[in-house]
Amino acid sequence: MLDTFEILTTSGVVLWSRSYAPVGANIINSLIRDVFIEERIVPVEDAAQKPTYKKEGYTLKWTMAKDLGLIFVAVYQSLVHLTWIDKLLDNVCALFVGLYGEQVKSKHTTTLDCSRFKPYFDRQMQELEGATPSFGKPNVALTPPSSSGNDSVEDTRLEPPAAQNQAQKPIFNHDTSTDATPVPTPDASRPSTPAPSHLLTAKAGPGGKLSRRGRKKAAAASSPAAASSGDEATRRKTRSSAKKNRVWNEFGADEEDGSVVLDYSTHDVEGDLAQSGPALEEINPETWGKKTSKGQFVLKDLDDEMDEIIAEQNAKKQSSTATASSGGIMGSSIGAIGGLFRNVVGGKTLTKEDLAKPLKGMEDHLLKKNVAREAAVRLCESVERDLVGLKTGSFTTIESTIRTSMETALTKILTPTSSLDLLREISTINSAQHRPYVLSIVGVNGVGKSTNLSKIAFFLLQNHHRVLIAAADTFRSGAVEQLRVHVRNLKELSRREGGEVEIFEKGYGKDAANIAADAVQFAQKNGFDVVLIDTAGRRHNDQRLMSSLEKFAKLAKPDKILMVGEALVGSDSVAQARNFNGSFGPGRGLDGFVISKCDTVGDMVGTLVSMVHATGIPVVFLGVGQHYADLRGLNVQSVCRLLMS
Ligand SMILES: Nc1nc2c(ncn2[C@@H]2O[C@H](COP(=O)(O)OP(=O)(O)OP(=O)(O)O)[C@@H](O)[C@H]2O)c(=O)[nH]1
Repeated sequence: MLDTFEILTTSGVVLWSRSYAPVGANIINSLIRDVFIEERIVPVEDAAQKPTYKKEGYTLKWTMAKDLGLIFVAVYQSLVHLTWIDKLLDNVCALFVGLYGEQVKSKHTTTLDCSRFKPYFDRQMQELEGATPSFGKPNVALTPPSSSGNDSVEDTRLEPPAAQNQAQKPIFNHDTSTDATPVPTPDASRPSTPAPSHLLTAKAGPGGKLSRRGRKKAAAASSPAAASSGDEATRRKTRSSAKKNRVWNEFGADEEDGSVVLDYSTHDVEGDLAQSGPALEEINPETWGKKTSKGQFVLKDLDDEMDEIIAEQNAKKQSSTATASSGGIMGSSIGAIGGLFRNVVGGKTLTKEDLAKPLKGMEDHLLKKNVAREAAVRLCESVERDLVGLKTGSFTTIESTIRTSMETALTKILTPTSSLDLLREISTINSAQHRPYVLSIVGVNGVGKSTNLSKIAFFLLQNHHRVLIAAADTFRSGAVEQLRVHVRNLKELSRREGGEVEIFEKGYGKDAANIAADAVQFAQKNGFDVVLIDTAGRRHNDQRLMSSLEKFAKLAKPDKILMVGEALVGSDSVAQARNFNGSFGPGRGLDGFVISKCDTVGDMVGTLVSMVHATGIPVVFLGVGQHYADLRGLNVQSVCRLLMS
């Protein structure tokens, strides 16, 4: 398991970092001093291996983009043997240079904003770590095993906060001259826990004043979501600077006294919010939806916006492909299909043999778009079934015949068989059954459940609903406070809309199913229209945690259970979708998916095809960013267009 990854300049400025376990600041500082500043240690030049430096039980490997003066450093415990680190260094270097190389060249690095790099990095980690057997997880080994012996990444979350803190190490101290003051750290097993956030504060999206790109930039600057992931520019520090006693960590705490926002249940998150400066600027509803003639606010879909996203992503792909030394994730697939069919003429009856090669090409194309192999193979099989024996028109190329057939197959899979009109369902339940509509969100850890639940709440508030948000993540320290902050933001943002939002919370450690049921009762008594239930993240293959969902479904009786899945997730999406779908007991499955982080994948939107293909469950919403207004409906045609581009 990787402990830390840092990207820094040769002059010692940390441009970006990702931390999975606390590593003393002196570790990387020693590397910089010994190798780059004082040159006391001269690394062996070996083309086959990255240079290695060892310090206090850690192994540090690095690579450089010499022309840009960048150093990429990976740190892990020497006890473990990570065969993929060299590849990670190469790929991350290629990606970073591809994405930010020009800016590094032209700008002063202190103003470089690389807050969007995290998903690219995570994707590499996912692919490389996932593809390699892990020989030990040092930070996991530090935590007490669970009674069930399940994966201890989950187990740490179940420990009482005090026990967690004891098991953890001192945090970073990037002061080069003094030792770190040992203070408790965030849950090391959960690297991307977001800080309680005004994250979706739409400082960046108000009144439609800023473009999408502008909104994102502004968000990166102000969003604690970015701050939470260890990659925020505001936490850049100069390693070789003379600043004293600056303690920082992946959560962005960089106070002189080293105090860290860790357990939001004891920290005054709301106080922080109040101090965090001027409140939220309004979001222009036209940026994300429109009013119908009946006065309903309906969400936009991705149609036009997707073009913008694709153009942006493709530009990046091209630039990173140009610099990539080893085919990373960004290899462009645009135009890949076209070349496959040149030799095949129209006006003939198609045979299996004619189709074999182009369909293999189509399958590869879908895989590149992030469609899981299982789904890609099945889709190609169905196209083959449709086309064998078919006579192509004289002016119809086989390319367009296959494309049309694939588009039809994709459209068939993605088109929901029942209505997804949430607003209508709510109004039916409210008026016919005189009770609140209950919607709950489930999913693995960190996929964006709370964020997207809040976006849904914001959407409902635009429709003047009275919304109760139930904090049923009773595991993760900070989860309740995070929702509280969302509710506060939502109140602020929607105060003119006429809706109402409140939180129902009962703290930590209690049974989530009971809390959810109590929330529904409370909502009924108090005239709320909708209850949105946030649940704890759980690994889909953790039997123990998954089994509690059955009780949850029984007690809370949600009208709709939506699973949030990340667009980034790749082949694991199928297992996630199947396992969640099968965990609510007999006769009860998922009702839909929210595919989050679509903004980070460009045209590689295959995950949603994989999930729908595996389960037959429709996609209800797409998450397209970290703002409350970054929620969209699915447009099947535009998704097909993206997949076939
Ligand atoms: N770019 C992008 N980021 C998103 C999106 N949705 C959520 N996020 C980010 O993903 C991170 C995790 O979001 P959360 O909502 O806290 O995830 P969660 O699933 O509730 O996390 P747990 O409760 O720990 O399981 C945060 O940094 C969010 O800002 C999205 O659509 N696009």
